[in-house]
Amino acid sequence: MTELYDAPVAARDDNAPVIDAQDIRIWYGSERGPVKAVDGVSFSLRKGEILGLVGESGCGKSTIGRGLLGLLPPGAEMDGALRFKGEDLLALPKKEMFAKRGAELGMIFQEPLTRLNPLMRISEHFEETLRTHEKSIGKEEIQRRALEVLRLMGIPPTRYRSYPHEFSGGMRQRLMIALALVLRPAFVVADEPTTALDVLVEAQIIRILHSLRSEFETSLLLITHNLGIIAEACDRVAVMYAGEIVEIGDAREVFSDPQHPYTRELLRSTISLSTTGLNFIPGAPPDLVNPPTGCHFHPRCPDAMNICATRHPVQHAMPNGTRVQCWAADLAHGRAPDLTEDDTAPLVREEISVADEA
Ligand SMILES: Nc1ncnc2c1ncn2[C@@H]1O[C@H](COP(=O)(O)OP(=O)(O)OP(=O)(O)O)[C@@H](O)[C@H]1O
Ligand code: NI
Repeated sequence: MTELYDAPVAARDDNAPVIDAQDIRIWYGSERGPVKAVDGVSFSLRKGEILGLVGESGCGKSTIGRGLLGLLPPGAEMDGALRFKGEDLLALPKKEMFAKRGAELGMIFQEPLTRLNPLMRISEHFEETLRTHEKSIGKEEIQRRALEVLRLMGIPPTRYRSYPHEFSGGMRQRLMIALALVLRPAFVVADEPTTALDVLVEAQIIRILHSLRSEFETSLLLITHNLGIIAEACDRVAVMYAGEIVEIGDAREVFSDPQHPYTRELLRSTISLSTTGLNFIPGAPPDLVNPPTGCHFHPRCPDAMNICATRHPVQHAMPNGTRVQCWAADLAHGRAPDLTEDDTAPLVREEISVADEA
């Protein structure tokens, strides 16, 4: 019975996923031992699909985004299975991964890594970018494609022959995005585009994301703290906590009927704080060198049971189609038939709360 619910989404789908990540683990070396920044994450993305990735600071969002594109810093290690259009990216030699990254895999960074050359006109930047990957492309075609992405980013065509210094900071950032998109990558990771694009209003970003999908059929992993943008722009959403995806599914379902207590806390904290951040859930995320036993969230969870402190929950499909890694959700939906009465008794915590001490 469980097999039916747990069949991977891709297996039920006619069109194969563009990106298929299975059991991805990424860790950084540190003096205290490996920092398990991503600990067994799986998801897939179909053509034109937008998956939002949310979670508190330090939960591993940027690490997964960089890992998918082969852009981890030295000292980071990664394993698992990562397929791009069916091809195993982790098995590719570094050089081929690099070529693929430029043409088919794109990243929109918090801080752009590439710099604009002050001596080159905008038009020349587009020529250089396009010719690196499409050697025989003509000047007219370059201009046509450049103007198309410039329009998408709200930059007037009259600026095509300008120099970078003639642009404002915000415009330069949009230009960087236009340069990334002109190659029409099949898969793009956008890491906090809102902070980089603070000059753009939310509605404008959402419009850009939608045209990305409709004009280029780009699949997008969108990392942001802004749940408003996720709700407006994403098909699906994945909620990350301490290196794991604790809930993933249709964005409307996750927002209207969250199953994981962490998702509920996240939504609640965001509603009360609006746009100022997500760090107001009581307690702090765990140390990723020594994460808590059982469920990583149990020390902060309002619904924690005894089992949560000892046994790690497994991701299960819920009746609304979302996938959730939580004993309480399992119990509520008959996904954990073998739990005893002691397992499901509310967890008695040892810590004394601040209020008690005072
Ligand atoms: N180069 C590195 N070396 C060692 N540890 C790192 C490195 N980069 C990130 N980490 C650690 O890995 C964990 C995940 O970091 P990551 O940047 O992926 O989180 P994030 O969810 O993107 O956070 P934010 O929302 O603040 O951007 C954190 O504990 C962080 O301290
Ligand atoms: Ni990040």
